[in-house]
Amino acid sequence: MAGAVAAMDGHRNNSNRGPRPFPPPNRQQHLQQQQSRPGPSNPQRPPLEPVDREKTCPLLLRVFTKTGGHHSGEDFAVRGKEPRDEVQIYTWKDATLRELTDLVKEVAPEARRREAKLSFAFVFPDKYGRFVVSPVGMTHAYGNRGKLDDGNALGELDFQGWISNTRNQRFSTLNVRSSIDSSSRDSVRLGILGASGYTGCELLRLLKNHPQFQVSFLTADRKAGLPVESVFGHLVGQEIIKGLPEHLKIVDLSADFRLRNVNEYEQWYGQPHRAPELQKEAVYGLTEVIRRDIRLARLVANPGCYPTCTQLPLIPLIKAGLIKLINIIIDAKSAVSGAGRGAKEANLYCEVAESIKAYGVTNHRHVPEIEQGLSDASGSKVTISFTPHLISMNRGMQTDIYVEMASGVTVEDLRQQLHVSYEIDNLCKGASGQALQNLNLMMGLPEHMGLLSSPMFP
Ligand SMILES: NC(=O)C1=CN([C@@H]2O[C@H](COP(=O)(O)OP(=O)(O)OC[C@H]3O[C@@H](n4cnc5c(N)ncnc54)[C@H](OP(=O)(O)O)[C@@H]3O)[C@@H](O)[C@H]2O)C=CC1
Ligand SMILES: CC(=O)N[C@@H](CCC(=O)OP(=O)(O)O)C(=O)O
Repeated sequence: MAGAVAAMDGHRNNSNRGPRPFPPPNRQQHLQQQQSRPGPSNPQRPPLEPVDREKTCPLLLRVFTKTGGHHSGEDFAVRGKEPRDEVQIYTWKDATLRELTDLVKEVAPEARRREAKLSFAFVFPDKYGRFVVSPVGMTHAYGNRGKLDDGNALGELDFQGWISNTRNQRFSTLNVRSSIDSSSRDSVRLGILGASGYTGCELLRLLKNHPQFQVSFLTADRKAGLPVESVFGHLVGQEIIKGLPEHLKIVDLSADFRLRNVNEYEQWYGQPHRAPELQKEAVYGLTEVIRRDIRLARLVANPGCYPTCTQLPLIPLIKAGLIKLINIIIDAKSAVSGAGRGAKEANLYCEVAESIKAYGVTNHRHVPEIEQGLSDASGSKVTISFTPHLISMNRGMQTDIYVEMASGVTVEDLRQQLHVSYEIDNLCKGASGQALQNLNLMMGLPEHMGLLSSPMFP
């Protein structure tokens, strides 16, 4: 968990949630600050390497403020029920307590009092999973009362160390693997979270030849090989996205923002939605169906692979009134890469080679997503029968859909309606290709820019 608490003298009633971007100073100024800073608190430790803030992805720090003392570890015991007075700050591990003090002062009136003294502590789970609050230093609100621990940086205070302790505990960590500076000033800089997975890899492949987009940073977890410069500790995807600066345009490949109804999300995904307010803003990114809204969107929820290959053929037929809205049966098959790159027993060679097997029968989480889209198209509630299967292929999918035609409609009518043929696979149109198609629209670029390369074969 990338968290810290700041306790202040005096009273407070301020509540401030939501992310606060912490803009990088220019490099020269930053290096000067580094040089004039007092040495590390622990003389054994080598001095902290200055972070180039223009090229290094920041980490998200959650700061919980309290007047008159620190929170206790128990205040953090229940995920999602952390203390309310929170400010989220983008910063780097060379940020000093002085810098954090000035940021806390911006949001907490008590911290701006002349006499105020701030005490900082890190919050982290111990090896039994119990949260510990460990004081790390003090500052005066105004530096003229004598320096305390003002010059100590997060990285010098073992911030890095305890973050890695959170791995495999309650919170997962997200480590920035590398930082690649964009050389072209004109191009739009992109970051890919989860770049070492299958969809990330496919996005990188597509972006390599895109004339307008330049990849600026990549993140990974186990594959994070270079020094860890950024940690979005404790965060689930919705929180990562909630914490990103507001000027960023985001295409989220996960299912986090696809279902408009957050109760339905909780029911199908078995966990509370962590950013319901953002859900209202998200635009469902089925490009061919909702192009206009995608152009204006800041946050696009990229559809799942099965919902993409099911809705694209059905929606035009529904809108044209060519099929009945009952007894829609979807028999879908996906290649194994649809399950992602992580090792899972169900995806071992021996489990999938030379076989086909149904899974998620009657309860696959794409059902509500598909029903939402079909209901929108028809203007009334549509339900489906959906059975996905895993087949012994690397990439690709096939969906056989059985429908009842409306009275007087012929097969040729359906064929005509579908004269635009869709070529869909799980990774490209079903995920990364559609994400890029959406991003092109969001950036006002031609929809197919970077997507016109020959299809993959085999
Ligand atoms: N595969 C597909 O066909 C489709 C996938 N999707 C969706 O796209 C998203 C990505 O899927 P896919 O690429 O297949 O998944 P993969 O399992 O192949 O990759 C997951 C990526 O996320 C990183 N990661 C995993 N856990 C963490 C963590 N706790 N902190 C930081 N990084 C982490 C992994 O890093 P590392 O490699 O270092 O572990 C890896 O880069 C998912 O939401 C999926 O549901 C949507 C449509 C189709
Ligand atoms: C073969 C396989 O396992 N496929 C995945 C679907 C991939 C996808 O679209 O996942 P999201 O909805 O999570 O983005 C599954 O059935 O769960």
